[in-house]
Amino acid sequence: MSGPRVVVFPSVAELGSTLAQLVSSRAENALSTGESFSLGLSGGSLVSILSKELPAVPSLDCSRWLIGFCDERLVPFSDPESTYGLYKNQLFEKINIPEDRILAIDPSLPVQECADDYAGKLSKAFKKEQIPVFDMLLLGMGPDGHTCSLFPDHPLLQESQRTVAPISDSPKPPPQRVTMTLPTVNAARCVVFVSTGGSKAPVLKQVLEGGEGPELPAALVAPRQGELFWLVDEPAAASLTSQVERPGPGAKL
Ligand SMILES: O=C1O[C@H](COP(=O)(O)O)[C@@H](O)[C@H](O)[C@H]1O
Repeated sequence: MSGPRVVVFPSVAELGSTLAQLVSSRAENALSTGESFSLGLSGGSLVSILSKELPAVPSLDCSRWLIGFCDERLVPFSDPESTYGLYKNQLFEKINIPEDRILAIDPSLPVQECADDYAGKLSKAFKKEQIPVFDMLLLGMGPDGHTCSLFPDHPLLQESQRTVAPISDSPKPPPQRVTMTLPTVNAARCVVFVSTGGSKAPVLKQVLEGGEGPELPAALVAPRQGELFWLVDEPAAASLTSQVERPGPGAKL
């Protein structure tokens, strides 16, 4: 893998529109040679950015998409903290993804069983592969440098065997979650971080340009054979001194 492509947008709306185009173009590529397009979704600020712009892509056909979750909070789907619940209300109903093509956790299970159950769903869906190889993962990053539910200094950063793991001591509420591990994230064909707002500026600089202290979880994302994009807005990019791209309006990545 070469270095990440860091792409800076003047507004969240322009970022969102390019993100939607990128997802749709990678879906077309995957479906031109394969049976499905597998897309892993994260929660947090990504939900509204994607849900606003993806349905606006003309002639979007999601009938052969397979949706998974990079991480999920262990709460009922009706809880406002549920990532699945948010996407169901804001996105899935607008883009007609068949229910049986959405791989979600079962929040009624205890956290360890929930992670095992979700790992089993991924393993069944990606049956030819030892590890799930998603066509595309969309990730966020918290102001502490966490991504998925992989938090700084947490033992889960060392996980090398499991594809999915439970976490019961998430420093960001809710405490119980299920997350893809780094081996699964780094097996993906394309990973796209979306990070917006000035609160992300210091950590974005540390992740992309280095600094003192242990490596942050987001800095450990380096797809072995895939592409890595960082789509950020101007406030998030404010402290960067390394080279970035600033595409013109409507440009495609
Ligand atoms: O808790 C979480 O936070 C991260 C980052 O969210 P953001 O709102 O700062 O973008 C998110 O990617 C992850 O899926 C979520 O569970």
